[in-house]
Amino acid sequence: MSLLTKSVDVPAFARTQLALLDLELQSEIRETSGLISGTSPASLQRAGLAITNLVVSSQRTGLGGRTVLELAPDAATSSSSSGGTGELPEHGVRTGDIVLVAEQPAGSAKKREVRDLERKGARGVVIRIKRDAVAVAVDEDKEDATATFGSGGSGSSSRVWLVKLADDVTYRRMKQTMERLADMSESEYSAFTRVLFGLTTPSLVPADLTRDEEFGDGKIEWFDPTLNESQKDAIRFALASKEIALIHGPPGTGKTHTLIELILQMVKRGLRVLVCGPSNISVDNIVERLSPHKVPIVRLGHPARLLPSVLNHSLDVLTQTSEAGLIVKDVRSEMDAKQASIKKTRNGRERKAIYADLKELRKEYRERERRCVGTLVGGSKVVLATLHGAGGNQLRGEKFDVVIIDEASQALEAQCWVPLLSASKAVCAGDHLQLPPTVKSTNSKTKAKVAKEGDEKEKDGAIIKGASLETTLFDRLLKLHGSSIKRMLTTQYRMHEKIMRFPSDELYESRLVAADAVKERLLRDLPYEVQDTEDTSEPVIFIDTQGGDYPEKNEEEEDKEGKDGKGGGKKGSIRSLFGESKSNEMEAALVKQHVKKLVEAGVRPEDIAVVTPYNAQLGLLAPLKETFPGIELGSVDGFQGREKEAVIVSLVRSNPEGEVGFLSEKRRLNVAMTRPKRSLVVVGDSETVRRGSKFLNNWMDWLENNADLRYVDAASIET
Ligand SMILES: Nc1ncnc2c1ncn2[C@@H]1O[C@H](COP(=O)(O)OP(=O)(O)OP(=O)(O)O)[C@@H](O)[C@H]1O
Repeated sequence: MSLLTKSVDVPAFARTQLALLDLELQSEIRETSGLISGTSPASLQRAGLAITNLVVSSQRTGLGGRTVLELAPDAATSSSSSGGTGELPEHGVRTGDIVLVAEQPAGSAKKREVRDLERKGARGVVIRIKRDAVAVAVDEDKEDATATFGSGGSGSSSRVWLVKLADDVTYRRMKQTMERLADMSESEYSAFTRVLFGLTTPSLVPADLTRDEEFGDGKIEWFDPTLNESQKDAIRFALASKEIALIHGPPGTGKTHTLIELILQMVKRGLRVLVCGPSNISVDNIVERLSPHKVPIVRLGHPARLLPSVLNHSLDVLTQTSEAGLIVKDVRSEMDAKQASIKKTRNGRERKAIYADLKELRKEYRERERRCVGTLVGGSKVVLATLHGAGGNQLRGEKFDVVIIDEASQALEAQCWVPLLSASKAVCAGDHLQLPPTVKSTNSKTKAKVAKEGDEKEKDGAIIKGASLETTLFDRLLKLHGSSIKRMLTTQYRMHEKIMRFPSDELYESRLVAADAVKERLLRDLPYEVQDTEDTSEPVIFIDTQGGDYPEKNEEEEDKEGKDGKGGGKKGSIRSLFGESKSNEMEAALVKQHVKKLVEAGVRPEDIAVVTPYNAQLGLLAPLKETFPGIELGSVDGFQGREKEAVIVSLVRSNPEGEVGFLSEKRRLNVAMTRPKRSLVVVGDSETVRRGSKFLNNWMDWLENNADLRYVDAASIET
């Protein structure tokens, strides 16, 4: 086989990834520790990042033998913080968050070092939130720290607080993986690895795979015969490819639908499959859709982070309920009894002895659990985990025939290598024309640092200059091997034909086709009573604010002007932690007016979303939630993967310089304009926006020629 000219120097690749990951982790830690050490617990609580004035009300053994702390408001202070109701104050802590529980520092604004806090406190995952309590499953190596908090029953409870932390598990797994890759000698590379780095070309797949009956090992019988031709073609291609297949799924084209069929076809052929995605929700989505097919599946991952509907496939739960799990259970009861006895004693020596016993029991528990896990995982044809979850102990030594990665274009490449390093074939699904994973270390300072390191190290080939974490595996493979390793899904089941037209022509080679069921759907055809108005009978509306009369505002300026009223200063300091943002009052007013008209015509608020790239604009729009409960407001980035009947996009930028910032990223615009099913409304200043890029210029031209154009009648707008 010929050696490709574009081949990648694997150790240099791995070392570059390590350097970039290091910077990324530093940025993330700087952000969190800057917040924790520089902001008072009370302000952190206001920002939704902490809950203060708690006590440990109980301690027990939860799933997986982990210690669970139940935290409740301290009765002594709850009268002031929650009106004496015993309820938790408002907070933004969610189930699945990684948090630190630590003794609350005396004094409100004392300087705290995160490392200090971590040493004294206990890290864990939030597993349940109620109005009056929050439960945290403590990390295994931190269980001893919980002894210092005391417990409600002993009368010696101290006041604790809980604060959100950066999630560094993902980084640790990525680093381990890249270190392994960097240290491998070329002779250790598998054929698969050689293809993925361009040292070998992928094996040829027969060009004509269109006839089911002539397919490989026999006729394909489809579990879902209603799959469209592009989906079937992608599945045949993925089954036939030897090393790598990319499934390119533009918005609404049934990517996950296709993967479900592919998994079933693989299982039918006796293959063992590991299915991964970058987020828990991406994996759970697949578990939910696979589970009616009665294939034996195991979902790895902390139960607190899984959807309730997939829990009965969770490894932790299976270890409790399956036959293999029964022998683990009695150790658990013994542990619970010990935990309970701690409350009954105040004698320090006795307590110490109980903790020592618990430690032994925990060891026993883990040993039994390990054996049980081995049996369960080993016996499963389909194992599902997040990409970094695939790097855990449970999969050590396990072999799979294929690794399938969903949303591969939203994962860091290093993250994909966690399961891939031991793979011999992979199928990656994604859309490289939507947003890549969020990377924090892309500001100019860190970029300069990487460039400098690059200068020093590139001379000896130690590092690849110009590399970026934003280049995903999906991007890189397409560039390396071209579109012969990819199949694209082309029928979309979301958007009205007109909503789809511009993104299809501009980004997807005009290949998208709207399915019959959706191509003419309008708001007025919703399955409930909606009036036929000019707003409910048009799929694409453009409200153009050109003319320069409604300029954008800078968040910082707004704060200086004291627009926030009382407490503006405090809000400003928290806001500035999230960086500079832009807003546009006139656009916000136009959005409100349009929402009002839609709701008056009968469209339900829960069928409407407003998306914008700027957080400050979301702030201006927030009152909409009170007027129209159920409406969704979101950032474009946060709305990726979602859809709504009606979507209003506020572009915000309006300035004489023609600066468009965030909007210049066409993948962001693509996400914004492909969320709606029946109605896309764009609010923006075409004069400013068209100057941002060729893509934006084309879009503005397209909207002017094809959308229902509306110009602003300033007199009719209430700002
Ligand atoms: N062959 C098909 N026939 C009819 N409907 C389909 C078909 N394939 C997919 N769909 C429908 O299209 C919608 C989108 O499918 P799915 O959730 O799999 O999309 P996705 O591509 O994973 O999502 P996204 O576009 O957000 O990435 C679903 O409602 C699904 O039922």
